Amino acid sequence: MTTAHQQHVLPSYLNPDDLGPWGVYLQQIDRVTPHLGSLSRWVETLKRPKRILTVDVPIERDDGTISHYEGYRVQHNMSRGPGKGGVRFHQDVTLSEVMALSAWMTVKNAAVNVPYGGAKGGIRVDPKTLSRGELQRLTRRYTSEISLIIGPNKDIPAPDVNTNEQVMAWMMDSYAMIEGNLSTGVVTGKPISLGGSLGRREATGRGVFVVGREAAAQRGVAIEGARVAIQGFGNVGGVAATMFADAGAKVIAVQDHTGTVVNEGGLDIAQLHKHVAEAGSVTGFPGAEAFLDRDAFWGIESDILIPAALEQQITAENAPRIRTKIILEGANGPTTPEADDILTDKDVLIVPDVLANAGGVTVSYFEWVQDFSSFFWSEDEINARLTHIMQDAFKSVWAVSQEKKVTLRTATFILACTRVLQAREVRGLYP
Ligand SMILES: NC(=O)C1=CN([C@@H]2O[C@H](COP(=O)(O)OP(=O)(O)OC[C@H]3O[C@@H](n4cnc5c(N)ncnc54)[C@H](O)[C@@H]3O)[C@@H](O)[C@H]2O)C=CC1
Ligand SMILES: O=C(O)CCC(=O)C(=O)O
Repeated sequence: MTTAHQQHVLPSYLNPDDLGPWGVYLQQIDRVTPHLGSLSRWVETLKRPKRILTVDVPIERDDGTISHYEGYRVQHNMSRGPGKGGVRFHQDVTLSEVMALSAWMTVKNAAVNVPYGGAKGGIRVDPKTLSRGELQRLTRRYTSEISLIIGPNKDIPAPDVNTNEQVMAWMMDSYAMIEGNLSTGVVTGKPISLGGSLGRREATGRGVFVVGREAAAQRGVAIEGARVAIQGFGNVGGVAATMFADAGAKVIAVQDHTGTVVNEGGLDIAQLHKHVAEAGSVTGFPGAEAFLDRDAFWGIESDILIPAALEQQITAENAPRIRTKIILEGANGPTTPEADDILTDKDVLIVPDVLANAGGVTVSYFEWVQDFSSFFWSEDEINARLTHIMQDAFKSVWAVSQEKKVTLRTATFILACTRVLQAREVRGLYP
């Protein structure tokens, strides 16, 4: 059930009894509002996306039939700069999900102080059911439909679940055909040969590792020998696994969409990457001592747990079984508000998505800056700048959480929403 207040702010296209991820975001905003002082009179602006575009994406299939898919681009808030956020291709994508993801981008971009608003896009499609040609046609048609509102100074898409450098290259090319110029700055996460940035592919996982090191220091957990469990072994989870293993941690469990592999002595992450590249999933990895079903993953004891797959994975049902000291949210929205409370009561330190996974958009910002200046930095420069920004953001959030005696999630929202609403206020309502 929604509160009277939620009903008042609820857009008519949402079901008040099943708000999905957008409902989670609204609860997070309600928690931060009492901490916003006089800026709270602007908070409604964060409860309504600035712009929502729903598009029909028809493609011709290889067999000559026509299929239609539903696509979205949501621009949540652009008070601090152009919209920025990834594009997701997944069969469970909904408008509520894309709205929430766009709002989390607003908070994330402000938390690491990159000059962007928040946006996100998606298509409700299982890309595994499409051939490469079909995927290209889908991407190009979607880009053409959303070209009304994207652009290097308007809104800049990037990769998210099931989209990658190749998809970004097709998006850039489709936009360039419409505009009649190269327009490298219209998307980030591009191939290096097309104005992409060194270090972008690894950036989100690297950022998870950097804030993980800071959180571990606060909690007195040594990374060397720490027991790490990871859900998701894609761009974010796979890179985080490598970085923790390289730093001497033991990655004892990895789960993907097919199942969980466990080795109490530490999985050989380089070998696991090879296996996944060949077999398509972690299942059947010869270096595992045990294979568990999906749910048993949450009962594995660890020092650091990294959800790096999808939203709403840590719930009121499995949170009581979770035995860990630190959770690093590599995924967006992996923890429900109820689970958040249960884990906080158990003294688990949760580094929230809007801080922990901000490394990706930070290096996307570097890519955009490099594209505009046509001057490219070395990987060492990029990694050093990324580390600096992530460490600074963690320290600022930590200070707010200590001062206000709130969780790191609420502290990140306080810091970020203050920046967004200050910008909103000084711009005025009728810019
Ligand atoms: N790629 C990026 O730069 C960023 C991604 N994120 C977030 O990180 C999360 C993961 O994104 P990527 O790694 O890019 O996606 P990806 O598509 O590269 O990998 C997703 C991984 O999750 C696994 N997975 C999917 N469904 C699952 C399920 N039901 N149970 C267990 N595992 C499952 C897949 O098998 C795969 O290993 C998403 O929430 C995304 O929004 C956040 C910031 C930036
Ligand atoms: O790199 C970007 O612009 C956006 C990444 C993203 O979608 C995210 O942080 O969730």
